[in-house]
Amino acid sequence: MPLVTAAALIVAAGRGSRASGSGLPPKQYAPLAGRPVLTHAIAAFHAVPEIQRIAVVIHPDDAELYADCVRLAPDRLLAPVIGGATRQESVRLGLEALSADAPDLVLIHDAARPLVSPDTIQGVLDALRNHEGALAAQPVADTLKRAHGDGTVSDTLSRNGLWQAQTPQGFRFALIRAAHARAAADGRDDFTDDAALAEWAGLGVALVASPRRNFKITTQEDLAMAENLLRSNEPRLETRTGTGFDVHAFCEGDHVWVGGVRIAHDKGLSAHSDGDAPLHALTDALLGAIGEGDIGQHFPPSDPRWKGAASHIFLADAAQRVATRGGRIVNVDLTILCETPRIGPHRDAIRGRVAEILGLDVARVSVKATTTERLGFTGRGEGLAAMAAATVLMPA
Ligand SMILES: Nc1ccn([C@@H]2O[C@H](COP(=O)(O)OP(=O)(O)OP(=O)(O)O)[C@@H](O)[C@H]2O)c(=O)n1
Ligand SMILES: C[C@](O)(CO)[C@H](O)COP(=O)(O)O
Repeated sequence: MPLVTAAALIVAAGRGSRASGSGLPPKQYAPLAGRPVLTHAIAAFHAVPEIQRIAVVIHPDDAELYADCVRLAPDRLLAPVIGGATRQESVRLGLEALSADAPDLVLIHDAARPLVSPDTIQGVLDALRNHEGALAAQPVADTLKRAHGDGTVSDTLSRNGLWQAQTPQGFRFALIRAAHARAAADGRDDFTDDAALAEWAGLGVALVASPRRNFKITTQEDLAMAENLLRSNEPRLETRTGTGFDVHAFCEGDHVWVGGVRIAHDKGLSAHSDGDAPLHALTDALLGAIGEGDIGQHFPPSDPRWKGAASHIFLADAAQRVATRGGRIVNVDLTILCETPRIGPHRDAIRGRVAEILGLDVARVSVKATTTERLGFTGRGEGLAAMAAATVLMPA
């Protein structure tokens, strides 16, 4: 295929009256599996590299709702376009806005179809190599009845060759723009989709089989169905916790490593590695949470590779083990026990360093310190001890 430019036009200017309830936003802004319906649709197009630009048509009252949907706006998103009173009019206004820098192809999509897949989008794009227009659609699977006005059956229709139209519906941009402009000029405002308008204009339109899950959210029931579908794809996670404890004796030296931070001190810590007991305790807490033994098993003191090693290596390895198994660290909590050095002045630096090693927000890392009231080996200043707890979410 020669190099072509392709844009997506997502129409989101409807009022969603069939799905509305008092106090609810229009359906395209309703929350679905943690983010607005419209955000799902935008993300699907963003996942297709051939789509270079995405324009969204919105209702003039929805500017704030729209801004909330695109806080993490993908780079290919254009400024929103204000829509019209019907879907057809909203599409026409969107096409006019895109014509300032016209793409070769345009894929028109309902914001109300959040479960569209990048494969379906790609399928419609591919069909445009050989056709002026192409739409995602699904063969009719149920028997069709025509009804009398009183709700009784008049007759049964053949479903042979019948398809249900979905979106995206893709077209050569210049052709669909001209068709929409002509329909408006002729006073034709009754097209419920762009493929019907394209057929009226004499364009050849191909059907691209698309799954049932690309359904349009029309009612609250549809919204609940979409929520269930998305939630059922998520792995079930369970909470696991682990604890760790470590001690290192003081020896001659001029600094100690505590929680990944070098602290000047009148002693050092005796160890095969750098002796960072807090990081060792945290490593054990993570390994404990995922049932993968302890630090000594993975980094034996007998192994010369770990002589003088920086302990962030051990902690990062444990975090990687959590991630490799599909897990996520929720929070870690560290308690450091010593008379000296004083930990308070270094607490923020330690929190920051641990957060950095684990790739966590600093709010998920807690660092506490205490003396042992001059009791025991820490009280006598013979060594430094650390206790840690970690919580992780793991696939069940
Ligand atoms: N004036 C309009 C009407 C509809 N749409 C968009 O067209 C898509 C399909 O329309 P539909 O499901 O009929 O949405 P609504 O018109 O919002 O719903 P309702 O008819 O229940 O009010 C939706 O993404 C809707 O936001 C639009 O951009 N402009
Ligand atoms: C365009 C469309 O999604 C194709 O099925 C549909 O026609 C739009 O919804 P409406 O309820 O007809 O406005």
